[in-house]
Amino acid sequence: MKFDVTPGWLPFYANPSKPQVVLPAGAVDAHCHVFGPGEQFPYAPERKYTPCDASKEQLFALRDHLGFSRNVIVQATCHGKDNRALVDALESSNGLARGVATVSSDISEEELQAMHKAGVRGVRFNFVKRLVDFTPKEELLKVANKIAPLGWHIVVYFEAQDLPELWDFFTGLPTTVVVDHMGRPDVAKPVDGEEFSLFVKLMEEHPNIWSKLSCPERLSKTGPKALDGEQNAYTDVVPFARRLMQKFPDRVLFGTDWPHPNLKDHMPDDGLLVDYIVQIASTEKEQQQILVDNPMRLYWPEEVGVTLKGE
Ligand SMILES: O=C(O)/C=C(\CC(=O)C(=O)O)C(=O)O
Repeated sequence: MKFDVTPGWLPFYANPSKPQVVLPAGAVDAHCHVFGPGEQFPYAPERKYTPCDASKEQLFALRDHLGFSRNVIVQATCHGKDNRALVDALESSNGLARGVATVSSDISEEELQAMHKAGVRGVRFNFVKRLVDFTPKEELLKVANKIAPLGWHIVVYFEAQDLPELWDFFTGLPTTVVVDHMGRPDVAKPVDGEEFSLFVKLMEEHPNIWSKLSCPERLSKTGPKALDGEQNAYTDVVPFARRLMQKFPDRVLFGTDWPHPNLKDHMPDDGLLVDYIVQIASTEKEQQQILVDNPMRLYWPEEVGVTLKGE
């Protein structure tokens, strides 16, 4: 099927620069997507946007160019609950990609097992209203209880103003919970203010809750943008990410979010986005934790001697 991209869609950055930072051996890009190609893997009828295609080949080439070793591919809402593009990418990765799927509560044990075999290790619950229609919490809980025995975790995507309402649901989940993009704080507000303090409290009180320190390009209000060789991009986001890195060094992840769906202002140079990492993980030890040790524990536990619940 032929698809027309959403008007105004920004294509991902062509020919990104080579990062100046050399990533630690085995670094994991723990949040990225594949889109289509639509002709092979059609976008979901219920989607709220139609992206430009972003194939597994392009993702793996970017991985190598940027100096990452592995990817965690996250199901995006434009593919709905049809995980075929994701599973195809995982199966083509020679074990170097693992995935986070989106499933409905009537998924069968066989389907879950097949996804596990392909490399899926989590499901994503999306609460961002511009991206998805509402799903009742009981449905999500059913999914949570089905995937928990596999040792999978739950990735949640929401906006900071919705955390109070979602608090009880998140804290009642039976698995590790990974929050996308630091719970999308408003970075014009103070890092010690009420809004971000609530998120810090969530992680303080619940040791099963992790966070991705990703998407400065989405959260930043004042830049500077990761363009034209900028080595100190998105400085307004740094204090937020730095706070979580320092407080929870063994529960943070980072991902490029390539191909950066729905950005309206600019498309970052992914090489410079990788250079951003040293602003939030300033020591070799922190870089090792956020880029290697933490994602390996969560996504390739068998390689680092961790046993997943249920295995
Ligand atoms: O890619 C991201 O993490 C962010 C997205 C898209 C998304 O999550 C989705 O479509 O599922 C966004 O804020 O538009």
